[in-house]
Amino acid sequence: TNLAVYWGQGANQQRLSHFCQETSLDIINLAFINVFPDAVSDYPGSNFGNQCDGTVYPGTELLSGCHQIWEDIPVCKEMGKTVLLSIGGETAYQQLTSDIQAIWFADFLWYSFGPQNENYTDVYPRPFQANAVDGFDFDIEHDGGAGYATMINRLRSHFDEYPDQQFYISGAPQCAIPDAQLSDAISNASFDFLWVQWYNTASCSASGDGFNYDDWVEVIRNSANPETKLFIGLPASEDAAIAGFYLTPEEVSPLVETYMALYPKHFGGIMLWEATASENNVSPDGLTYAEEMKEILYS
Ligand SMILES: CNC(=O)NC(=N)Nc1ccccc1
Repeated sequence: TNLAVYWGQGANQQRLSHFCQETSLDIINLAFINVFPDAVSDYPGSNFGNQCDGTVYPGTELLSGCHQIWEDIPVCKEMGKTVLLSIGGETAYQQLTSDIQAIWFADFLWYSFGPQNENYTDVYPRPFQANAVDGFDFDIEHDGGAGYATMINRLRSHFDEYPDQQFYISGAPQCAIPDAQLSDAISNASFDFLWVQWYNTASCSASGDGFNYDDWVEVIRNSANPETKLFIGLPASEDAAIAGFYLTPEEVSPLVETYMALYPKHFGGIMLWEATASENNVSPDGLTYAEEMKEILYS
């Protein structure tokens, strides 16, 4: 089973290579492409916190100077990490208003952040230069709906052009079912991983008594991809979520053991929000929260 973390929005965060050298982490979601293209041929925008050099492609909000990221992705690949580019986030200016826009957005992401294709280098920018991400994550926190299935299916049609390479689609729905933003996409497009945000929603969070992992397994069984791996999403420290939703490693352990045993086929692992919060949350025995989670997954 795998440990996934979000990286890119942490306070005074360390560069990507620091986290890619951590053996506890398997999947790293680069957060975020937080501005959606308004129309066809428009560029999306990005934000990676304290990283990058502040320059953007002229007339856009797409960062063009993310040297730490383009320098560090090779380290992540050498260390066997899966690196996904996350779309959305809390403060995203995001809305898919039409299928044509969804298809444009998918094409833009693929040709700009996917495998470099010399036929397109003069048309699309390469914000991470020659580096290719391993797929795309959808952290859609508002204005969701039908366009996302179109966008994901378009991305998958591009994945099919590289049959000998593995690319992934993941999503971070809220725990209340049906998720307002992604339920349509989950029904009509194939996700490889769903890391449910089992925090910030009192009725179903892992810290309360409404934890609904079983119900989410049912959602997956009835979805476009019954093989989707279901991850338990958790805050990596007290202050990484709204108060009251943090679980100590001692509280996480029985939860993971129960559901890993109940649903061995579906249980994918744990997702943490987010990398820097984990780094700053060191247990009495000197382990970061991510390392504590990895121990639980392998206990
Ligand atoms: C996968 N995305 C998130 O987990 N976003 C997230 N946790 N945003 C946030 C919400 C409330 C307080 C702090 C962060």
